[in-house]
Amino acid sequence: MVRLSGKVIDIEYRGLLLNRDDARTIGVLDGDRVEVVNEEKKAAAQAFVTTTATMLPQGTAGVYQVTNRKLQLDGGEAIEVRAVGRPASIDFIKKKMDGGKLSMEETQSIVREIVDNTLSPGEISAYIVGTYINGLDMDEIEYLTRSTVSTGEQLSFASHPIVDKHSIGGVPGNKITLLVVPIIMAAGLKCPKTSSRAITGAGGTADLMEALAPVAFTASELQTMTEKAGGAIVWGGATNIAPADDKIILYEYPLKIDPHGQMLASVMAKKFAVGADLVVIDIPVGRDAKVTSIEDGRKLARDFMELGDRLGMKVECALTYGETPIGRSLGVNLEVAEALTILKGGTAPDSLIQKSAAIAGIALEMAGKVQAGAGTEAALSLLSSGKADLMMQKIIEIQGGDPGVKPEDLPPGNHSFTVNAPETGYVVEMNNRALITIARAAGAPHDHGAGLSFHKKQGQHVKKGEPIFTIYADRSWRLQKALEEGRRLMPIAVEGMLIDRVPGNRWRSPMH
Ligand SMILES: O=P(O)(O)OC[C@H]1O[C@H](OP(=O)(O)O)[C@H](O)[C@@H]1O
Ligand SMILES: Nc1ccnc(=O)[nH]1
Repeated sequence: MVRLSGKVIDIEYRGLLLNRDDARTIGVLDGDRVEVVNEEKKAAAQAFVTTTATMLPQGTAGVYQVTNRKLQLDGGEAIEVRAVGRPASIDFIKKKMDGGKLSMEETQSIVREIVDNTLSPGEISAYIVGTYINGLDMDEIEYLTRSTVSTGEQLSFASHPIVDKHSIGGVPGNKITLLVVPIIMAAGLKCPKTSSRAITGAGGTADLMEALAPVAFTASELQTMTEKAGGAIVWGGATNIAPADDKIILYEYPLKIDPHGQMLASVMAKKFAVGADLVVIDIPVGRDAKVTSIEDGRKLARDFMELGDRLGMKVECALTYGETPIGRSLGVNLEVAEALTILKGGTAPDSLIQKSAAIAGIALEMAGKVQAGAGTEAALSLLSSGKADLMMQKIIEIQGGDPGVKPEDLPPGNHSFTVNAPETGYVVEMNNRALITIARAAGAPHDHGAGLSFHKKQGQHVKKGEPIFTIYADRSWRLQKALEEGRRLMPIAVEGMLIDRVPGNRWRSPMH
């Protein structure tokens, strides 16, 4: 153990910054692991070694904010630092990379070491890629789900049922949670919804909800809000419910991957931890979606139901149309404005209303609020009567936003470019992945004004020169980037009905 003076570095990062001479005394190189002790508080951390002694003189160690949450230093206290060996879970990660089956204990060790920041970003990525390449069987998925739950906090409600929904994602513009949760609540059911930020897309539900109200709450705040208002829509990453999940998603996002077993555990751990009894899962199926065939969708649905059985939750799945974006927009403000327009009874695209009502309807039927087969109609009437809108206002208010917010308060970015049809014909293809890439290039989900708005959708007729879609951005250089991606990817194809014109002999007037 080497005693050093702890200096708090006000940067939201994890690790311990060491002077080169102290690192030598402790016996660590840049990137090695250390244990840091402040009286009875301990943290595992990665050591970073600096040679700039003026910034960090010998005898002082810099503690980044994430690590300091465990140590709770004010600055200047004496800390003890010692080198520690390689974490146990690296061998288990290697086992998964080699195609082995992980036990409950091995999975628990990996998850625990992800949560307490023992594993480095590279090691977490290796684990995710190992599960991406070699898969997880149902036992391993159950272990991962249980480990994700047990390393976080859980809610416990006095009254039941607790109803929840989740989409596996993978289809752009899928803002249905902003409609489904208020509909479920309007039927008198409790729904403590936690969502992730974007994983493979350009805006997850947590990103969207953040345009309306804060989304970072603790588990007990989520419980209280649900008891008072009937529900809430919060970011799972801030709740300490399933904390491993958000740390894993962080490394999936840049790779745009969501491995099958990770996805099941990510979704179901959050449902289990909030105490859900009844769960509806939306599985979009489409060429560019996470699930590409109905058959694979059915298999995934069976996996969700089996995992639900093992955990004691009743799960129903809906295979939904995932070939084209849902509704007419993509990106934070555009999507939120679209959802609010529907809640407030404005005209809106059918696909979004129908999908939201169908998913909410399944929840109402499962909870016995309506008879089997009557769910969609009941959901539609809770929407058109304005009852769902009142519930959305309640959610926004209890989370600290302005319940009087209107769609116009969520404008798209100031920089825009409209793409017109090069030919007269039908919109024959919308490439979801390309649309997401363009929206991300425009700044979504970070820039709330960034995104795409569709004037035409697949199957519709468009005349040459008519607008097909508009790209919006908050910054002009972002718009340029999005346009470059647009030119490269050509995300929407328009084709005339004419496949080929076969010229005959030239007609000559008999007069000549
Ligand atoms: O970025 P991709 O992978 O498309 O999807 C991620 C989104 O899907 C789920 O939606 P919800 O919370 O059920 O609305 C997640 O929570 C997240 O918001
Ligand atoms: N992997 C995931 C997919 C969709 N939603 C989640 O929360 N997690």
